[in-house]
Parts: sequence; structure tokens; C-alpha cells
Amino acid sequence: MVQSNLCTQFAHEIGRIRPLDDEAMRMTDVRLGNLTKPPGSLGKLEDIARQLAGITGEVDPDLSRKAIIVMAADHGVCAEGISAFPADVTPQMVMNFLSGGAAVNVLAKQAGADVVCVDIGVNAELEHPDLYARKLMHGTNNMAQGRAMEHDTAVQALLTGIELVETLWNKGYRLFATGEMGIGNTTASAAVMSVLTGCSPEEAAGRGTGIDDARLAHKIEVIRRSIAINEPNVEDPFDVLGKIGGLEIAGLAGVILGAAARRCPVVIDGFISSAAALIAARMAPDAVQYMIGSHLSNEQAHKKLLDAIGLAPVIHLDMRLGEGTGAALCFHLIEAAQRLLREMATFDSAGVSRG
Ligand SMILES: Cc1cc2ncn([C@H]3O[C@H](COP(=O)(O)O)[C@@H](O)[C@H]3O)c2cc1C
Ligand SMILES: O=C(O)c1cccnc1
Repeated sequence: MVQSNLCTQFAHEIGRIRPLDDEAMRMTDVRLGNLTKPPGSLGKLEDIARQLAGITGEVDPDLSRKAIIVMAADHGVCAEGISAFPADVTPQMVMNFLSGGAAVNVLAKQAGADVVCVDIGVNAELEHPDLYARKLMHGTNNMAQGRAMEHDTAVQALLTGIELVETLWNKGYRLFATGEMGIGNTTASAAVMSVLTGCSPEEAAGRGTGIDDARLAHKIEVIRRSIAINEPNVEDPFDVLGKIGGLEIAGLAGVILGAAARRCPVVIDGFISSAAALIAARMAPDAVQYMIGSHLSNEQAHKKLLDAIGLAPVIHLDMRLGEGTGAALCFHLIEAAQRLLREMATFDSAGVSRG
């Protein structure tokens, strides 16, 4: 009963996601064509301007209030020794986010964005006035021994992401980005990728926080075992999420779907955020049009994961951090696209001859 109620809420939200607004995109193309430049010469910045119009239904939307939603959670699979760092780092980094000392805080500040730090499943008691306390579990169960979380918990995590977007939307935020913190989460993300794209654990797994060859071989084996023991159904993204996913991955999939349902652009950060984006895409294919791929992570499988979603990253800086750092940098390019459209002269206003 409870489960069907949650699923009904979720289905309602998914039902709100619509294709992009063709007329707003056409008007943007007209405006871009009148600016003092050869047609298409601003490349992906023109694509972004067009996409923002299609998403919002406005040629020049006000996206000045922007939030990076950093979902934090722990992973039972850390017991298998798959990360270069201990699980204690997850709560420690949450406190660092709340004190403003993490990389994402610095980059968000520079981009004029707010960091929204969410405890959706950290294995520690955390208290801070700025923390969004939404803990559903004290970390997932060890997926190498059984399912990571109950089906219902995965749906609750998705709804938590949606609720956060709703809360922030009511405060005036119109541009969102995904970020995460969770030691062990590249293992869960690689497992999700392997099942949903059909690639092998070898192809999906990367070095995460910087593991050596021996530990990478072990990580691949743990992913293989987790998939074998849980037998996730590739046709059912809820099943995949509940069995081999993570609470922050589920929460971020909810953030992405919630943003799409409210016609807001959502910037996808690195490998873990992209695993969440793939889940969201399988739940609501139209949601992909609301996503902006920010950067290409150095996590080796990221390119293949973005290809599976249908996203092309705009930044290549060899970063492999997560937290929302690549997404924060992408905010600058989004603002650049908007400023060009808004502030450039037209051929007529500047008296420049057309070709
Ligand atoms: C100090 C520190 C800060 C981080 N910020 C993001 N991550 C990143 O590394 C983790 C994933 O890597 P793995 O799967 O190998 O554990 C995630 O928490 C991710 O956000 C960090 C990792 C560390 C150690
Ligand atoms: O691409 C990412 O988001 C990433 C890669 C390695 C470790 N943490 C995050």
C-alpha cells in the first residue's frame, strides 16, 4: 500500500515531463542568426542558448538563482575494500562542504551558485543548521552480499530528490546541478552502468579516488559478484537502483527528473552524476533534453556512459573529483551563452553587412 502510494506520486511527477518548446527554440535561432557573427560560429554556446529556450519556453530566461545539490551517502560495499579512502571521509567531507572548504564550495562561489548539502544516507549522525537532513539509511547494505536497499527506499530517495527541487524552486532557483559525496560510489555507479548499458564490469570500472591495479582488479570482481548475486532486471531501472545503486545516486536521479518536470535545466557533473542521469533517462527518456553534460571526467568509463545517455560534455579538464565541480564550471558557460544572446549587437543595430 505504502509502496504503491510512493509509486503513484512518482508516476505523477514523471508524467509532467514534456518535450522541449519548439517555438521558443525557433525564436532563439532567429535571434542567433541576427547577431553580428557568421551563422553557427559560437558553436556549442549557441546550442546551449537554444536548449535553455526549449527547456524554459523563454528566449531569455532568468536563471540567476542556481543551486548545486550535493547528495551525500555511504556504501556498504566499502567493506570489500574498493576505494583508496576510508568511509569516514564521507561525513568528514559533508562537514567540509558545510564549512565552505571543499572544491565545490570554491567553484560554486565563483559561479554565483549555492551549494545545497543533503544527507540522504550518511553513516554518521550529522547536525548543522545548513544541512538538509533527509537520511533514509545509515549507508546502503553491502551489495556484494545482497540488495543495497529495499525497492521502497529507492523510490523514497527518488522522491527526496524531487522534493528538494520543489523546495528550491519555491525559493526562486531555476538552474540546478548535480553533485555527490560518498566513498565507494564509483563502484555502485559502475555496477549500474554495466547492467543498464550491457558493458562488462571491466569496461565500467575505473580508479575512483585513485586505486592501484590490484585494487582495480578486485573492484571489478566485486562488481561482477554484486551483479551475479542480485540479478538486477535491466528492463527495470528501479530494480537496478535498489539492488546495486546508492542513496545519493537515487536522490540525484530524482533531482534530474524533478528539474525536468519543472522545466528547469539540470547540469550533470561527473561519473556518479552520470550514472544517476542514465537511471533518470531510462525512467523518463524526455528528461535527457533537460540535461546539460558539463565535463568529461578522467574516470575511464565516463565517455561511454555519457554516450549511452546521449550527452556531449562541453569541458575537458582531466578532472575526476565529483562533488559538482565540473557542473559548477559549466555554469560560467551557460551564463556566457545567455549574455551573448542578450547583449550582442545585431547586423541591423550595428550596421554590419550580412553575408
Ligand atoms: C577527500 C575526498 C574528497 C572527495 N570529493 C569527492 N570525492 C569523490 O570520491 C568518491 C568516489 O571515489 P571511490 O569510489 O573511489 O571512493 C566520492 O565521494 C566522490 O564524490 C572525494 C574523495 C575524497 C577522498
Ligand atoms: O567523475 C567523477 O564524478 C568522479 C571520479 C572519480 C572519483 N569521484 C568522482
